[in-house]
Amino acid sequence: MSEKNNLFPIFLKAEQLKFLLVGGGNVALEKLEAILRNSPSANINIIAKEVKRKEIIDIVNNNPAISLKEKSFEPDDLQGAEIVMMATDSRELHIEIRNLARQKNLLVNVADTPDLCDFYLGSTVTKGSLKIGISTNGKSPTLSKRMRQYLEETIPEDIDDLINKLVDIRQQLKGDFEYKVNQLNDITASWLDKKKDDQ
Ligand SMILES: C[C@@]1(CC(=O)O)c2cc3[nH]c(cc4nc(cc5[nH]c(cc(n2)[C@H]1CCC(=O)O)[C@@](C)(CC(=O)O)[C@@H]5CCC(=O)O)C(CC(=O)O)=C4CCC(=O)O)c(CCC(=O)O)c3CC(=O)O
Ligand SMILES: NC(=O)C1=CN([C@@H]2O[C@H](COP(=O)(O)OP(=O)(O)OC[C@H]3O[C@@H](n4cnc5c(N)ncnc54)[C@H](O)[C@@H]3O)[C@@H](O)[C@H]2O)C=CC1
Repeated sequence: MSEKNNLFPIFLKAEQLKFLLVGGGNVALEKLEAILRNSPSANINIIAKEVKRKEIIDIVNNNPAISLKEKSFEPDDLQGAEIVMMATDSRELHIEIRNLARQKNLLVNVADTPDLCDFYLGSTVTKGSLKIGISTNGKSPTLSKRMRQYLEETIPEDIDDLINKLVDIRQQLKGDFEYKVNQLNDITASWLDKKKDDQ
């Protein structure tokens, strides 16, 4: 019997939240890039005993919403944080921070340690206003990456035009909510039928 993915996906407004990222090495840089790829104005405080990747310094210098303190983690660093991501080379430190963070009801992601995570990062496909998040339940990031590449190639670049057309149509429709829902469903149902005809 195959296992079902029970993770609940949400799309965060990262510029309205305060992220704390602990660590300044390879994995911290990967996490930082993953956040910024999706949310270039994300609000992130970085705490790192020693920054080992100079790209992190460049990112901090070019992003007013990102700050860096080069020092060891202290419990006070959790002050004001809403989401905590850990990417140091110390599992003991990760467990300590996770416990402190959970006492404050903060959500945590711990690099390399799915069992300590409250949430995972996913692969994401973004085309204009459309965003698709991909998860394999933490089992195979490589499959997530390949699915992303497949969808990036398959979904048309002009999908945003389609979304904007629907926004226009929705605004022009006169009638109550139910009428609009029915009309929008009818219009878009024909797109799927057309696809079937093409095959
Ligand atoms: C659980 C999760 C937790 C989290 O990080 O949130 C996690 C955990 C781990 N990753 C590991 C390794 C790799 N991670 C990647 C890549 C990505 N990893 C991402 C997410 C996640 N990784 C979460 C689950 C996502 C899901 O459910 O599918 C992506 C999707 C998003 C992102 O991070 O941006 C991003 C693809 C971005 C893209 O390109 O689209 C590659 C592939 C590559 O780089 O080519 C490898 C090497 C191959 C391999 O080892 O599989 C290891 C083993 C470390 C070790 O043992 O050495 C663990 C720990 C473990 O599994 O125990
Ligand atoms: N490099 C990679 O792609 C992979 C790494 N890993 C594992 O992930 C972990 C992290 O890897 P890397 O980022 O490559 O390590 P790294 O050595 O490049 O970075 C670790 C960072 O944590 C910081 N740090 C350590 N103690 C700290 C403290 N008390 N307070 C604040 N910052 C502290 C260090 O100063 C450094 O910036 C390691 O356990 C590694 O084995 C696993 C798979 C792949």
